Amino acid sequence: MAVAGTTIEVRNLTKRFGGFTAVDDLSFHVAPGRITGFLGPNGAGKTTTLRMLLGLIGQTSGTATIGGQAYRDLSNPSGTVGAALEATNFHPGRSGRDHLRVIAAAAGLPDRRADELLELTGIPAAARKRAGAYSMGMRQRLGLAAALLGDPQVLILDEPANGLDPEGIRWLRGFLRSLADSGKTILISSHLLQEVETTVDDVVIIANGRLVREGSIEELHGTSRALVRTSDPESLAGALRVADVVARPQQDGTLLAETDDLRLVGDVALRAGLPIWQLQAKTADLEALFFELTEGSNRNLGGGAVDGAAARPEGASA
Ligand SMILES: Nc1ncnc2c1ncn2[C@@H]1O[C@H](COP(=O)(O)OP(=O)(O)OP(=O)(O)O)[C@@H](O)[C@H]1O
Repeated sequence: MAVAGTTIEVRNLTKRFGGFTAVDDLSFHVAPGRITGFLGPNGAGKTTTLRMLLGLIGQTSGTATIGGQAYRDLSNPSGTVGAALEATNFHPGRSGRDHLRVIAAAAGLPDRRADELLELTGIPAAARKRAGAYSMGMRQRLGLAAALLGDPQVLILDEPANGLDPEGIRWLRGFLRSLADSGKTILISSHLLQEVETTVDDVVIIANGRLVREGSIEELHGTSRALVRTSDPESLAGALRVADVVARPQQDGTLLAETDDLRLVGDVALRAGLPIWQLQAKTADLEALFFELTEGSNRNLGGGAVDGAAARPEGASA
């Protein structure tokens, strides 16, 4: 269902650092009211793309727009887009509250927004504590609080789950879901599909700076199949074939049937007089799929065609 709101559009976006192409003719879009995972192995070009989207670095060619406008042309940037690119860039001697107040003041927002956001992100007790003493999880929450100060329509988070414990990840999932439900556009990057698998609605997967897959997480899972354990897999496969279902015995003694209709499989087995010891839906192994899609493309490990580290200019940061 289409939701009224602000869309992110990336069109033929390219970024070259010298002779090295970090982002290569990349196009995708991010819909409002949904959480989109921006995924790819280390060095795939995620951060570089987000930095171009936020106007922190210029692109070599192509466009990246938020609600149809480049970041630098937004009339009310902090009310349109909030971003947390790194969880570590806080003044270590400043308290969490002061950190937020400084950002709020720069954006023309009242001081009370700082306390509201500390409350909302679950770190009110950390308000007076120096940010330098924060745990990684608290820094992530403070980064999120800073991104949300202006109540933006669009939220862009780079590896937000990094450093969070399972409870923190659970909290983040619920928090982002409630923001998406209120119509916000949410883009989160991760180098681990598993980490965001249960959080995101859509995925944009890149490798070597190029798009390899864009779609909903359901599409990525594909149609589920039926995994059956029975006394005679070959016989059941034959009986299923008569019912127009292709089924293949597996090495572990199970049978994998190309259907999501578990009831049909059970009925066919009953008619064939075969016992069902196990019957369950089996979806695609996303971890394996992600690896397949992005295989051998971790340029930071020298697996790709070009070694990114070698192409990096002196003193440049990733
Ligand atoms: N300023 C720069 N100069 C040269 N190369 C750069 C620069 N910034 C990034 N790169 C290179 O561009 C490639 C993409 O980097 P980027 O940080 O965008 O990847 P990423 O997908 O965010 O990876 P990670 O998951 O490790 O953060 C890497 O090979 C990186 O070394």
